[in-house]
Amino acid sequence: MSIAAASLCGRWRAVTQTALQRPTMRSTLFVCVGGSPNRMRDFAIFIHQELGLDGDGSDIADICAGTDRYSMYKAGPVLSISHGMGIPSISIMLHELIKLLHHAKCRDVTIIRIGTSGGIGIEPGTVVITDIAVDAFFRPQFEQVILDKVVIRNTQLDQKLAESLLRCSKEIDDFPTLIGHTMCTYDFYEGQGRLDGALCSFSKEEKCEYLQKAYIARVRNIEMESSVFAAMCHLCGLKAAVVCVTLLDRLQGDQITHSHGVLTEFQKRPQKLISSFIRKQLQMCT
Ligand SMILES: O=P(O)(O)O[C@@H]1C[C@H](O)[C@@H](CO)O1
Ligand SMILES: O=c1cc[nH]c(=O)[nH]1
Repeated sequence: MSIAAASLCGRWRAVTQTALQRPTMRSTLFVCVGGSPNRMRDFAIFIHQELGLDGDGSDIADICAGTDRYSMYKAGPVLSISHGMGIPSISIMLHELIKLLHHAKCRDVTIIRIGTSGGIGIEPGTVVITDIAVDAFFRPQFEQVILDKVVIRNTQLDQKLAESLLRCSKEIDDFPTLIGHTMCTYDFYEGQGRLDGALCSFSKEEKCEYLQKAYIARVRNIEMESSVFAAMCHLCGLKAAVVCVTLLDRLQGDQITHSHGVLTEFQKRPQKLISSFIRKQLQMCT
């Protein structure tokens, strides 16, 4: 176990077990992860309020304050954790988290990535629930290099969970949501076919052809963590989902042009859906 994980373990076990022992709740644990520490803090406060926990949640503490690599907050049976950007960053956090879940003897854990993404051929603001993560060649797999070998891992997400989330989304007004493939890339610019990075080695026509091919391969959004997230959760037997809002339609352009207010509302959509889902699971819905 790494030093970061070891130093967290005792404290984490204490807080988690307290949550699990709450008589009003089932012994279910929800772990929600997303890129930005601020967004995951906001989510922790939001879910604290949605679950009707004591106080307004604004004094919530970062359990991982000892390191600035990621933040972790706990609201009742929900852990809210940031993972930074990209596959290497989320993969380190997941290794440490999964060890913590194991040592804390957690059972019935549902883990959901709530993030942002670029859409393909769908209205910005649409929430995409991933059925399977694909790589930049549209292959449903994650390649993990181990020693000098490439190990291919399955990137299937939990189908029943995806369908439950879709059903839940239908109960929220004006909430465009669909299930589709998510393409996971190693880069935001050239890796996602953007023409507006510091480097660009292809034409607008080549970019459009690539994104059209992705659409035909049933890719509906692009982000940077889903493949390793799906692969690790699948191997460790964790029920997992990826729920990302689309900030733009990549068939229309590369730049995110909506106002700050609109983007803030978009980013709240996965949080709103997951809050409604968690409340339902805890049988708190009226
Ligand atoms: O969870 P977030 O919204 O941070 O995820 C996406 C994918 C990349 O990490 C990042 C790129 O802007 O946003
Ligand atoms: O286009 C986008 C938007 C958010 N995140 C991505 O990875 N790509």
